[in-house]
Amino acid sequence: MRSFRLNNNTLHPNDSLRAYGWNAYWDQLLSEQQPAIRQLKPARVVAQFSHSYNVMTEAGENSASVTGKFEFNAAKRGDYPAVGDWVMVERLANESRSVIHAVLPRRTAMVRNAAGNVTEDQIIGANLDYLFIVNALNQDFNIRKIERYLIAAWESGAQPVVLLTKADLCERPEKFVAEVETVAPGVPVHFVSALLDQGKDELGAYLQPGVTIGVTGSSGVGKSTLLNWLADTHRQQVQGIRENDARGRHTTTHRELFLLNNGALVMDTPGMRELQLWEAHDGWQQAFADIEKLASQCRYRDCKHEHDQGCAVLEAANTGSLDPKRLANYKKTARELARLAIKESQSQAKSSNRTPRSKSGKSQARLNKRAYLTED
Ligand SMILES: Nc1nc2c(ncn2[C@@H]2O[C@H](COP(=O)(O)OP(=O)(O)OP(=O)(O)O)[C@@H](O)[C@H]2O)c(=O)[nH]1
Ligand SMILES: [Zn+2]
Repeated sequence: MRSFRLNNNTLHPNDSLRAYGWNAYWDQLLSEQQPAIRQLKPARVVAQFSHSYNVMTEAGENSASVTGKFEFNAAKRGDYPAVGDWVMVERLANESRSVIHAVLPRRTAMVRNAAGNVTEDQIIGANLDYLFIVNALNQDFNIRKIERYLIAAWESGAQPVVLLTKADLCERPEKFVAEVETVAPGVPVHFVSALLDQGKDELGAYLQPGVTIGVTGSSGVGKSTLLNWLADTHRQQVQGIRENDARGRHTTTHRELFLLNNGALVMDTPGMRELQLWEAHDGWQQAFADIEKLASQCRYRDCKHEHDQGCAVLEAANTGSLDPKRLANYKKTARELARLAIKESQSQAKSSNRTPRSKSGKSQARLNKRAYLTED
């Protein structure tokens, strides 16, 4: 097993960035940037505080803040760097400090927003490869909640993976896995028990060097326990290093990216709890791909799936091949999306004279679609 240390001096310059997920994709993306950007150094945001960041540079971890120009140009909160972002920095000579000039276009992004308020976009996690959707195998098990998280996951661009935790509290976890599989087309589902140290091997496929994983789920499902279990002792080491840090940076952190000793990167998202609302039409279609497929067979193109006349969706629900509860959640989330679209267009009309400056970059199209999340 490969092992990485956070100690600034032990990593070869580029190893440091590669350990944090830099790869050919980012080489290519960087080569497409303006010369003024290309002359800067790439770094990854590993922690976010109220007014500053920690970034991993090719020469180790630095504290960092954005330039005045960056601040001037940032039209909305989502324009600011977030944990997981690749940023372009200038390293200050003889200091472990960097100045952030730009954020490289995000490959994927989990976005939270105060509904209908574009300027309050908040990136919960950037450039996640996988999103672990965690649900517990006890009385908290809730398939409708998993469906909702899946919408946000698909919308973010990260590949969702459902993790059913606390398998030790459940007689037949396989039964629940099968149940989740029926509502999660194209999504791997696994059960684990941190208590009994079971199921870690199966996660090895995701926990690969340089791969970034976000962990989400309701309070109490076992996210922290899961992270500590996956981290083995390494996370303790990280905390040990932080404890000795004179700047006391362990006190105010919001979110952090941790490097596990197998080389994978995991993102602690303590603030992200419940999925409330979102504007995530693509994600919604993907999460309910089975129903969308049925709907394409309804007699009327604009079928609302309320009346039996030639409705393939209702027929599936009536014959038992589609769970009526899943259909209900499909409709409920569709109504929420519609309501939000109205709210959104109202708020856009109101603030049309302060429309955000648009930036170039592929990620912008994705970021214009928002998944809405709210804290507990
Ligand atoms: N039986 C059992 N209990 C577990 C397991 N994993 C976590 N728990 C328990 O579940 C409770 C919640 O675990 P946490 O890891 O704090 O859950 P969380 O999702 O991080 O909760 P928040 O910090 O509130 O978001 C704790 O009492 C854990 O001991 C497990 O595999 N089996
Ligand atoms: Zn129909």
